[in-house]
Amino acid sequence: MTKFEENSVNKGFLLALFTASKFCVFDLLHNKPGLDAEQIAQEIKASVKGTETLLEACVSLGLLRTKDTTGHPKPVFENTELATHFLRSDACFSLHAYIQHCNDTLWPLFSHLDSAVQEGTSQREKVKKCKEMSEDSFCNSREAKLRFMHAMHSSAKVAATDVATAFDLSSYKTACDVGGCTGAIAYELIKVYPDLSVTVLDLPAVVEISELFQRQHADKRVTFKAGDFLKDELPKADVYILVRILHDLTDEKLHILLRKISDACTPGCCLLLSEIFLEENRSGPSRGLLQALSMSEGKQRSAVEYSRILKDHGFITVQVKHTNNFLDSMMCVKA
Ligand SMILES: C[S@@+](CC[C@H](N)C(=O)[O-])C[C@H]1O[C@@H](n2cnc3c(N)ncnc32)[C@H](O)[C@@H]1O
Repeated sequence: MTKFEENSVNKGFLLALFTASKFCVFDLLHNKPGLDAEQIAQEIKASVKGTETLLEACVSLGLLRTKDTTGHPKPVFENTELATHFLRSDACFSLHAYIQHCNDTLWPLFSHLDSAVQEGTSQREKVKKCKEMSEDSFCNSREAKLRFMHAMHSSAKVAATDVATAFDLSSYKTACDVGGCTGAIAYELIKVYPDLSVTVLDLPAVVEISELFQRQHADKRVTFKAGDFLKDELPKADVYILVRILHDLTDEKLHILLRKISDACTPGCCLLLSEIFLEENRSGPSRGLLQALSMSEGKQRSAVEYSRILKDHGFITVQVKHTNNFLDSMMCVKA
C-alpha cells in the first residue's frame, strides 16, 4: 500500500469511527450483541443501506466483527475488544467524548488546512466565526466547556497510569498539576503515591465544572484551585506537572509559565512533563505531526527540544520515557 492509500484509509477510519460513535453503535451492540444491519438501522434510526455500509467499514477496520451466522440468514454484528474497551460510552477507558471532541472541534480545523498551511497560524478564529454564524456562539457556552472537559478527562484516563508510573515520585509529598482540568491525572497520582497531595490548578470556569467529574473519587488529597497559570501565583509544591499544556502555548506564553514554575521551585523540586515527543528528525510519530498540522498556537517538539527549553529555566532533565501510551514523559529537577 502506498503512503497515499494508507492515509486515505486513516481518514476513512476516523470518519467511520466518528459516525459509528455518534450513532452509539458500539453501545447498542454492547447491550444487544448479534443484531443484523436492518435491526441496527432501526435502532439508530438510520437507513438500512447507510447502516450496512458503515458496519462493513467498521468490520474492515477492526472495530466490529461479524458473528457466526448459523441459523441467521444475514450477518450479525458484535463489538471487537477494541470497541468494548475504548468506544462504548460507559467503558472505563471510553474515548467516546474524545472522539466527539475530535469530530466537533479538531476536525473543522482541518477543513481550513489550506489557509493554515498558507498562513502558518491557528484557524480557530475562522472556525469560531463559521460556527457563531450557524450556532449562536456555542463555543463559549458551558456545554462546549463541559464537552471539552469530557474529552480531556476520557483521554487523560487512558494515559494516566503510564504518566503516573513513568518515574518514581514516591519521595515527593506535594504536587501541583498545572492545567490539570478534571483531576484525572491527580487522582491517578494519589492512587500510585498514597503520601502525595495534589493541587489541580485550572481556570475558574473549568474548576467550577470539575466537581461533576469528582463524584466517584472525592478524596481530600486532591484539591482544586481556580487561577490563571500565566498571571496568578502558583501553588507551592515539590512536583509541578504539565500534561498536554506546553504544545498548545505560544513561545511567549510558554516562557512566562516556565519562568513562574521555575521561580516557585526550590533546588531539588521536580517537573514532570508529558507530551507527544517527536522523533529528533521529526519523522514521527504521526499522531504528533497531525496534531501539529491542526495548527494550534503552539508547536510539537522533540524531547531534546523540551530539555533545551527547560534547561534555560534552570531544570536538568533526569530521564525521558517513551511509554507505549499516546503520551511520553520527561522528568526534570530544578538545579
Ligand atoms: C489540553 S488541556 C490538558 C488538560 C490536562 N492536563 C490533561 O492532559 O488531561 C489544557 C488545560 O489547561 C487549562 N488552561 C489553559 N490555559 C490556562 C491558564 N491560563 N490558566 C490555567 N489553566 C489553563 C485548560 O482549561 C485545560 O484544562
